[in-house]
Amino acid sequence: MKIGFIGGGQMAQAMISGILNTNSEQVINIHGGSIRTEKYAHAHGLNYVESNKQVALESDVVILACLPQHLTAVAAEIKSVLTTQVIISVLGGVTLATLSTALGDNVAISRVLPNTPVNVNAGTIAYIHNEPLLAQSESANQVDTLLQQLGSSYLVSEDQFSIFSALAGSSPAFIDLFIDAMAQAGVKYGLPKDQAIAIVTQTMLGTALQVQASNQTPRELAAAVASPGGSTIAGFLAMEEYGLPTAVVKGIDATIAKDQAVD
Ligand SMILES: NC(=O)C1=CN([C@@H]2O[C@H](COP(=O)(O)OP(=O)(O)OC[C@H]3O[C@@H](n4cnc5c(N)ncnc54)[C@H](O)[C@@H]3O)[C@@H](O)[C@H]2O)C=CC1
Ligand SMILES: O=C(O)[C@@H]1CCC=N1
Repeated sequence: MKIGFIGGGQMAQAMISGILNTNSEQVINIHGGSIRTEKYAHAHGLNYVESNKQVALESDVVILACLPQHLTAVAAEIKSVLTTQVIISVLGGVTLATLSTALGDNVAISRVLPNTPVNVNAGTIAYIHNEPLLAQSESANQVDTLLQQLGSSYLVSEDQFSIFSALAGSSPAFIDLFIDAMAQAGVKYGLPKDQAIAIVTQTMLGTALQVQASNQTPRELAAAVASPGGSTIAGFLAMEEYGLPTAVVKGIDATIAKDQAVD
């Protein structure tokens, strides 16, 4: 199966890393309309082709990884050569109906919302296939297998894509913000920044594994950390007082509102 990328930015590069981690021999065609993408392609042994149309012609699975505002122009370029190819769109906020209108009603399309940890095959990925793709079970299975290689994938109804996008697609940025804030506090008290980041990151990994393995809620697990009269409850209450939970929910509100305004 030949895979093609239209767009060679952050998400394309994260997916390509994950794909090559699984199979370093995978043929990947790419066009990104910029010298940066061409340089990236050459540095990673990808097949940089001259146009988006050429990506579509030479690939079995075409991953649309440009920005949502590029869809109309890209669709106009590739529509005439779409026959048996499967399209995977990672365009945030763009529905299957819009994709079908742009690319053709009979084109097999999967709407996918990955996140950047796909680069280490630890992504959290939403997907939904359109009717033409569902009618080709072998192609749908190929897409499912590709996504499973990149992380944990979830079949999500389209009306829940925005909330999924906020909690998984965007949240690596929010979690990075939290890691950085904790590490800054470590620096304030004398730790080197890289050591502080390593400590916080390992603690976050351990806590995430613990939440996954436990029957208790995160609130209950937090209560187990906070010894009566101890230091944790003092820090926990100060974080609540300064609005951490409210700030997080407000951030998710803004993320969802922006995603819903795309299409
Ligand atoms: N960055 C992320 O964590 C996530 C991004 N996405 C989606 O992935 C898509 C790409 O986002 P990023 O990689 O973050 O943006 P980016 O700005 O890093 O990449 C966009 C790419 O599109 C290319 N491009 C621009 N015009 C083009 C054209 N006419 N034909 C072909 N390529 C063209 C650019 O050269 C660039 O390589 C967006 O639709 C976004 O919603 C979805 C989930 C997560
Ligand atoms: O920021 C964005 O629009 C994309 C969608 C989810 C993550 N990145």
